[in-house]
Amino acid sequence: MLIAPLPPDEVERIRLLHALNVLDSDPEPEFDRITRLVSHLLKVPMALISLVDSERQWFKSRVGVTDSETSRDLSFCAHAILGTQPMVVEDATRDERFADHPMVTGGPRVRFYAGVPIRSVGGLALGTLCAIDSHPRQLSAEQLEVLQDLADIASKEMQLRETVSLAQKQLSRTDNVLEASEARFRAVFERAAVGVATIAPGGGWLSMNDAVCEITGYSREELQRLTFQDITHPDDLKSDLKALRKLIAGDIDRYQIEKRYLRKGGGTVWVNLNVTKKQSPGGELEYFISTLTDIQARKEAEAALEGLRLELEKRVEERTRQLNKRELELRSVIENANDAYISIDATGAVTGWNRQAEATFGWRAEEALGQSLHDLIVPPELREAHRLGMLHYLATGESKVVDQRLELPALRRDGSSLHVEVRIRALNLDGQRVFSAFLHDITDRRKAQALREREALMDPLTGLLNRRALTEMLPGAMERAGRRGSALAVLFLDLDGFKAVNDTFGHDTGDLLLREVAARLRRVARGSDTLVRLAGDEFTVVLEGLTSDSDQAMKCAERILHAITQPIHINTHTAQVGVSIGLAIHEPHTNQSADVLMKRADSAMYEAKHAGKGCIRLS
Ligand SMILES: Nc1nc2c(ncn2[C@@H]2O[C@H](COP(=O)(O)OP(=O)(O)OP(=O)(O)O)[C@@H](O)[C@H]2O)c(=O)[nH]1
Repeated sequence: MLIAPLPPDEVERIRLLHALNVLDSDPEPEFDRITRLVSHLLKVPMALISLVDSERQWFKSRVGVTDSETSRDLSFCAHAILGTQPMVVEDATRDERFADHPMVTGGPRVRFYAGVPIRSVGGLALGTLCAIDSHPRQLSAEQLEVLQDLADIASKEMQLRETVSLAQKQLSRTDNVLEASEARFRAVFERAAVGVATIAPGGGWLSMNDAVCEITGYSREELQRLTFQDITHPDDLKSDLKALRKLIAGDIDRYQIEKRYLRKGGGTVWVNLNVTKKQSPGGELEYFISTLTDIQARKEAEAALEGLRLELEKRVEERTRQLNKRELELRSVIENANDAYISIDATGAVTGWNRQAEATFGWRAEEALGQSLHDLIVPPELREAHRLGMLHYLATGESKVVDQRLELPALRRDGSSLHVEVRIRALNLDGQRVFSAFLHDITDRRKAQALREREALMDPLTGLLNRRALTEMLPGAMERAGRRGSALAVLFLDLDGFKAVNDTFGHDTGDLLLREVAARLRRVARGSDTLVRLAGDEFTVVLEGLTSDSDQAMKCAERILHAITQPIHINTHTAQVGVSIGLAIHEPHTNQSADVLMKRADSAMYEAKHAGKGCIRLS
């Protein structure tokens, strides 16, 4: 007996056969009708629809056979499914494949076999429709055709099941896909960070994810008993409903608003709401789909920011008001200041010029503003230094004048000069250097001071210099003489008999006499001589630029002696005094102090007194 080999498409064939769910199934009239027809038309006692399983052949329909299946190894059909043509065995005893087959040698003593494959849609041979006889026989062409036709019908029946099974499988696969898709959607819906909800056309909450519950504070069940109108903040409801009406009318596909929900248990929550609608295929509104995002934190931040902005604006406003007020005050202070106020920019152009500046310098503000300060008030000899000083300061930040109290000469519009006391300030305004200064006209003060200084060194009665002046000038004069290599002489004069004038004519006359003595000294003296009234009736004359010997000084002393001893007419009186003169010479390059020189002259004068007065003594 020859066991049929496996067909090349065996695996696929078996998979399909099992998938059809036809093995071990109940008898079906469609197939039974076919086997009955085979038996009847071919006049065979046995007819089968045999399905060749991996280990067996199972009979879907059978006529004249009691067993429902046999081993595949014993299967004639296992051979029949290998070919493309019907397999006809006219006498099994003469066929080497089956001659010793137990079903041939034993019951049911098979002699004749004719099998036509039953094929799937894709051409796989699932089994056969076969006719079996226990007598050898031949099939006419017509009979074979009948068998073929009936096998085709069986194939069609089987293919119908195949199609149904495939459809079912696809359907189930589609169901699976849908289920998976639904599950995915659910998961997304549930876990979405944004709230997602469906809302009935009337506003009732239909379904919603956890996020909606979290945002509103209501549970699912609670929400499902409410409408969105119930929990919308009254102030936001109108705009929401307006947009919703447009959505229903089809004017818009969706809308987005920011609104507040009333949370369960009090309080509100801001959400960003997006609403679309779901329509039936017939165009009827089924429900709305709302997505909502919690923007409470953002709104709070915005509100806080807005509050901050308003506060800031208020403060800036207040500050500006204060600054404006302050500026007005400052302007007024500057404008009405007793001192001239001038400001200039880095180019030296005038940017500020108050009323007192007008009065001090003679230029009106409108004339001065924009002009170069140099041209207006700086004396020509100082302009270059002024310009260079400013450039140096701008380049290095160093200055000898900025922030110092200075006394400077200046010019008026009419060309007259004045002295001003000034403190220059350098400011940085918006990255620009600005110099400002208050200038005080100190011309009068300086004059008064000069007068005071002069007076401090002057003898008020005679107008000659006083002792203090001599003390201050003598060391300088000696030093000068030393430098020039010339000699200097000090003449110490003390009037003789002056007391008697006082006593005789009175003190006032004595004063007048002293003034006359001074006048005579002035007449006799050269321009370079210094005339001093030391005290009472004592005078000193300092002679500079002398040659080393004492002749010149002696001659001068003699001229003085002569001049003073001339009678002096005072009012109606005539008085006469003498003078004793001590002379001391200061030689250049000698190391002698002014004090010593004075003492020498003083001593010489005393010698003259002792010698009888009215004479000159040389130290
Ligand atoms: N009128 C007047 N008299 C003065 C002034 N200062 C000093 N005397 C007087 O000058 C006199 C100076 O005195 P003496 O030097 O002794 O007078 P004298 O008569 O010149 O004496 P001998 O120097 O010794 O010749 C004193 O009587 C002082 O009162 C002054 O400013 N005006």
